[in-house]
Amino acid sequence: MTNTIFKLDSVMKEYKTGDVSVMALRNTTFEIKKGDLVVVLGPSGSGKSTLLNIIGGMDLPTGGKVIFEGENISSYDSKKLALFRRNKIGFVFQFYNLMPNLTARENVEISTEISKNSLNIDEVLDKVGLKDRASHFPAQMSGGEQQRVAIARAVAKNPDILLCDEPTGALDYSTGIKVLELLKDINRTMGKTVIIITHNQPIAQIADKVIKMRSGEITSIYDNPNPVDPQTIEW
Ligand SMILES: Nc1ncnc2c1ncn2[C@@H]1O[C@H](COP(=O)(O)OP(=O)(O)OP(=O)(O)O)[C@@H](O)[C@H]1O
Repeated sequence: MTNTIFKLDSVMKEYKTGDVSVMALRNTTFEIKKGDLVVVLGPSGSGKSTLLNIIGGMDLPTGGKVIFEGENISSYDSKKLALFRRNKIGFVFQFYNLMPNLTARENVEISTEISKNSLNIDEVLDKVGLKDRASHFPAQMSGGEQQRVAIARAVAKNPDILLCDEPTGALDYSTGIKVLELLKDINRTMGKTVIIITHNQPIAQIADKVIKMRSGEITSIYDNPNPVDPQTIEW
């Protein structure tokens, strides 16, 4: 019995546009343990979004294997990949990507409707501290509140993994810290595996595992024996 949730084995991604080829990921190999909070750290252009798209089942690698709970998702057809995205992954994006014409509650509700194992919407809104804002539209909320709605939307469908792309990138420092605290709380209390992709180095201090990337390659992977409370980090 293994507690590995993701295993990437020599994953490659080559983009070809006409005669031009870009190797966005080379020989990417690592494992992620169930329940870990992982930070993938790298500068712009290092391949973070490419990696996120591949882990999240939005794109396929051009080489290597992506094993999720023992199954090679890189051999899935588009229908199986869609089910994988729906049921296994909750996405959190830098700019929230909420539906502007839906309230906070409705934004969460639509994600629960497409998954088979969803949680109670009001309990999740309560968990992210937005019980009183359920009937507000995105334009009536601050950036931090909108990101909480986005996190609630990702959590409510009860995925195994929360995949977060620069979740604090559009927020001021103290709001960003609060969002990290919420992600850490969801990781610790709900047992969700959380993967945060960022260029913001201090965020690595909150992780159980850090994966550093540069120019499409992993430059280091290490376990952090003493992950800190987001309150204590500064940038
Ligand atoms: N669809 C695509 N077609 C061609 N090249 C691409 C494509 N997507 C990404 N690339 C290239 O692959 C490399 C890695 O890009 P990627 O977006 O994964 O990096 P990143 O670390 O997420 O950067 P950023 O933080 O700026 O978003 C870059 O050189 C980029 O130009």
